[in-house]
Amino acid sequence: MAEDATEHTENTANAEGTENTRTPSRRALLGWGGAGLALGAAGAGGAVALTRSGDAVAPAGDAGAAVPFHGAHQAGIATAVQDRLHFAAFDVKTDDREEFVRLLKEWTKAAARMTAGHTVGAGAHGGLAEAPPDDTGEALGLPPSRLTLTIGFGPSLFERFGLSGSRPEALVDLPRFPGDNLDKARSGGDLCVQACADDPQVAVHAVRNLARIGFGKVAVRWSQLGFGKTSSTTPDAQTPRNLFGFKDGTRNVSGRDGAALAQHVWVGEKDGPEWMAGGSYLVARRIRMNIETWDRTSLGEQEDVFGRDKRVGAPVGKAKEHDEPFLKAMKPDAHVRLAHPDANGGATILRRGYSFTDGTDGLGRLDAGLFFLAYQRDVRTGFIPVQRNLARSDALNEYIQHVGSAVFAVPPGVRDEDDWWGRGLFTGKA
Ligand SMILES: C=CC1=C(C)c2cc3[nH]c(cc4nc(cc5[nH]c(cc1n2)c(C)c5CCC(=O)O)C(CCC(=O)O)=C4C)c(C)c3C=C
Ligand SMILES: [Fe+2]
Repeated sequence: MAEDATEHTENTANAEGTENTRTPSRRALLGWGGAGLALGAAGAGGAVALTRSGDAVAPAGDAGAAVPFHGAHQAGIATAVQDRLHFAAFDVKTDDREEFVRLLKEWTKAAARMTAGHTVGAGAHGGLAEAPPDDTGEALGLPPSRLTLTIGFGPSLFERFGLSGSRPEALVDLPRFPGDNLDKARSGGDLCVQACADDPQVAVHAVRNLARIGFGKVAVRWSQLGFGKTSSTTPDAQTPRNLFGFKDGTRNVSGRDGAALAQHVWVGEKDGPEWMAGGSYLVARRIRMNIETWDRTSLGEQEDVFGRDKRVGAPVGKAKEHDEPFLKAMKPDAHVRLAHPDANGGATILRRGYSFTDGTDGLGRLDAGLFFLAYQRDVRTGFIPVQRNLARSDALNEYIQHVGSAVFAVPPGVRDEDDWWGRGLFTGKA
């Protein structure tokens, strides 16, 4: 960790141009009423704010750069997929609506700061020695790393706080699909936060600090670390490979294709409910991949399973990765043939998944797979028809198993410093 280098540089001005002072935090002045108290002043650009890195934000386009937090849509959906993921689902522990709203406001401020490369609140040190610092400190010295924080609300949240009338029709509970072997401990959640960054420490720091701010009001239900993005939203960049060694994400919604995003990903103004306009719906599936079985499967069979070649990722009968697939040339149970929009009434989703390995399964095999994340305008016309088709007859099913599942309504973006995550839902004003 580069804290020393940062802390002792000559120029300790932060990105806001204020000096990197050791002023006590507002929380220190107010007493120990909770970590969130300090966020209001510092998050609003107060003079006590310290930069996380203590030096300038990396230039745009750099892997260390900052992704703007404010906008019509939340970042982390159309954003060029970062290298690493820390995804966390939370259970709400409070029945007090006002307390929960305060938390959402505190989270928003902390998220805006962390994505800009700053510490939470008044920072990781410099406050009163008798109190825990506002920020946990492990990201000191690290650049913003294109961190994005994306919040989602699960179906069970709408059973609380008198919100049942605000639940979007498109936020359906997922049906049980053939072959599902879902672990309740890795499924569901009232809330989720998707943290994506080019540095795993930055993503983990962000989730940890949000969980810390939420202590007593929310609790982590399950979480998933991911590496090696398995889809990209930048079709002109090199397509990443999944743990089966195949290029994954060749045909995906491009984050720069405004028309496709409007058609398939963003909730439209007329879709309803009003508070979701500009938002999206997220399906998360933890998919175990039996890599040991796969590794003993012939190359020909592997290529038949996907309907694409392993070397360049070209569809059957074609030479180049981005050649238009001719579905009838593929085996009837080929994954690509069954997942393609033409086989599913046009259903199109934006995939944003990551590979994972989480130790062993206790039977001498790696607990490895794909943490599948898909964004869409409506779950009923997005993930569900595609997964129904795949669950029925995909050749890939011999090698994978869905072991975790969750669905979330992802509200629109936070417009400016006065706005906050979920404002439309909780105030009834778009
Ligand atoms: C319900 C949706 C999907 C699940 C679940 C899913 C799991 C899954 N996929 C791969 C590997 C590949 N998928 C590819 C293409 C592809 N997959 C889906 C949907 C789901 N995949 C779609 C919509 C598509 C695109 C179809 C098209 O339009 O042609 C590919 C090929 C390359 C690509 O286009 O991305 C691979 C490889 C795995 C390993 C997996 C579960 C572990
Ligand atoms: Fe797929």
